[in-house]
Amino acid sequence: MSGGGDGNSAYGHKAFQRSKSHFTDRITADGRDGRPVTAGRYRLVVSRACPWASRAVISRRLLGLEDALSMAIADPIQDDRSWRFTLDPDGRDPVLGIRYLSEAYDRRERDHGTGVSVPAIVDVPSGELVTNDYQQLTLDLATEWTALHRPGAPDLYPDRLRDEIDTVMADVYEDVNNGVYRAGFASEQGEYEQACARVFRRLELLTSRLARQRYLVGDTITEADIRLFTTLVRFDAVYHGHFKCNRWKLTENPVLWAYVRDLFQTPGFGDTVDFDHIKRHYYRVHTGINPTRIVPLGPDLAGWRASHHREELGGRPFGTGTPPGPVRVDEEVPARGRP
Ligand SMILES: N[C@@H](CCC(=O)N[C@@H](CS)C(=O)NCC(=O)O)C(=O)O
Repeated sequence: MSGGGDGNSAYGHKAFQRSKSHFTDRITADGRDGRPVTAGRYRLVVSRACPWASRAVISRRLLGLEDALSMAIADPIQDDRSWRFTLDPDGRDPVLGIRYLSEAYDRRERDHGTGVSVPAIVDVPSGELVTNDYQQLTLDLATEWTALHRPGAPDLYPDRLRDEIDTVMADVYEDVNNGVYRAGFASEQGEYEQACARVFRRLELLTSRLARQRYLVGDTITEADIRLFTTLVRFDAVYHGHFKCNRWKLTENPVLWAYVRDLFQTPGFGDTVDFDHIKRHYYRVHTGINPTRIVPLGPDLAGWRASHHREELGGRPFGTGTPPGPVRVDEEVPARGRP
């Protein structure tokens, strides 16, 4: 259990390799994979600890898909059968009726021979896994689920900006989203140093970009911001210490710290973040890195609510749209996970 999708390479001698998503059926407006977008048919399974799953949690909120696509939240601590629903009554997901996410994988394909990972979408009537393709999943929520978006939902992947968004996201993925894992799971000094240097080189380039503009691409929130946010929000809490990405803390970089606070305070971002799940997952699950499984008390979260002044750069978070409404009561992050 690596939390990185590939337990063996995480602790072995080979460089960290992220495993490819195995199930890649797409849920589309025209149903070309036999999976048409339908309200109430699918269930999104996430862990609030996981940065890849958190992208989907944020997109679903921003797009107002909560009623159309229900959500199951797994326990942040996997056991040897992986993600489990121990936060729910009787340890079963109330909609799917299963105790482990692996049961949906098994229903889809016995002996699937792949690691179980979140985010995942499960077809509720059959109980089968549809997709765990975390890269495509959020793009499809933005572009294929439009008929079910709330009025005023933002366009998170606008046609005219896609080339630029894709380029920015590719660099962010390689050096930042996955870069912190490469540093954290390195088993040789040189491999760690190279990965860590790349993380900070890219963060410095992003700093220059974000010193001039409020958002990564264009003047509104896009998929690119969601993907950078999910790594940055974990940075000081886990990547700085646990993954040894410690050249500086995010709070020591005025531009990135203000950028991430701006997003955190935007409805749909910070209200999905559970620092308790994040910290307990990383520090307790990765026993190769943290054998005592002690979860640190810090960092102090008080600063997340401080003013950021990023509105002075212009930009409109939702373009011509509007922010999402309040979080559903049954999906509120418990107080112990919030700043
Ligand atoms: N599906 C992707 C990305 C998603 C991913 O890595 N999710 C992590 C959690 S952050 C996961 O579920 N890992 C499997 C595990 O820890 O058991 C992969 O396998 O690389």
